[in-house]
Amino acid sequence: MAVNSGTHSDSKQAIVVIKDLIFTYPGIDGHPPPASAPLIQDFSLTLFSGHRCLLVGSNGAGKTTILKILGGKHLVEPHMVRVLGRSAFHDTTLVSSGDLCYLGGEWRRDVAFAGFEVPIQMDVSAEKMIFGVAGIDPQRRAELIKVLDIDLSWRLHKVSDGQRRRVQICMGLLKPFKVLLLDEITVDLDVLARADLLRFLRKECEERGATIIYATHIFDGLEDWPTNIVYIAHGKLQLSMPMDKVKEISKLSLMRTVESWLRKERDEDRNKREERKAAGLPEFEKQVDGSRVTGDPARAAVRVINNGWAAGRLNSTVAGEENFLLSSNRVLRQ
Ligand SMILES: Nc1ncnc2c1ncn2[C@@H]1O[C@H](COP(=O)(O)OP(=O)(O)OP(=O)(O)O)[C@@H](O)[C@H]1O
Repeated sequence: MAVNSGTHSDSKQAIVVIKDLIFTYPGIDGHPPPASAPLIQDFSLTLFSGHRCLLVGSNGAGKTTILKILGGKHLVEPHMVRVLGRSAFHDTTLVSSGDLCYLGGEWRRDVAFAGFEVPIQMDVSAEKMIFGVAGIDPQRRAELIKVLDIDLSWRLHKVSDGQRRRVQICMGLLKPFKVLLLDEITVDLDVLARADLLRFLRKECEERGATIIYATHIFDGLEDWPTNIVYIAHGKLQLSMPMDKVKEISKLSLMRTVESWLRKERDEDRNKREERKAAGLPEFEKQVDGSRVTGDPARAAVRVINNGWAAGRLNSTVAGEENFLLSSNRVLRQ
């Protein structure tokens, strides 16, 4: 497939298309709570073959939610999100074929790419996990084992977090994905493993025309990695532009640039809260039942954490803090 530097023409097929996306987490009854305001709104994005898109935003901005929607884990109207021209929620072959891969921080993995998950903390060897996936190109498998520096004799219930993470990433990348959704999974990796992985992923885009969306808070070694940057705040798209353009408008490093955006956002939020307080309104926007709602938060009963429409684990709550909603990076990893 042709090399793509991040530029595109209209004649090229869009690989990821998000159009006027609206999403509200359902309550425990499976429906959006009455009077709820969408968590994600005004969000449109188009990515092409070869794009490496960095998804940035503060904690709770909606990055994981967007990635999970793209990965077919939450139901949205089929026309709002298309991956390879299909709706990931409705067309499960997108994921089962390996064309679409979501890799998140949870210690689980669709080992057989057949819609079921097994824990990656079992008493099992790395070799058994990795070689247990059928239909894999041996050359690709060997390359991944090398890139991630995996010792096949590792027993997964005994290794470190970083070593287990390497096996998980390897499993996820075994099939030559067309679209990869990475939800900050490199936090446990050492500098070398992370750098080698990023290099491998770049090659996947340049040589095979794969498309990657990577949500992260770690900007080390990313300066020249992305082709595109997308910035989300409060579930809304703030900015989407090619990396070249970002470099044109900001003379700061990538990390400092993103930091300046988040700082501005936080200052504006603080000002808004001050204004609300001065007007006698509750300082914070209210949340209940997995969604933002209009109404008095003081009246909100227990806040229910719900994992969305698709089957999946319940996000953990911190003991004694059941009344809080947590974004994924703030939830204790299981
Ligand atoms: N399962 C859920 N049910 C209800 N609301 C949720 C659920 N998961 C997340 N939320 C809400 O959605 C908001 C966005 O969460 P999300 O995990 O998408 O943010 P994020 O940008 O990935 O944050 P972080 O950088 O902390 O991982 C959260 O602040 C929370 O209020």
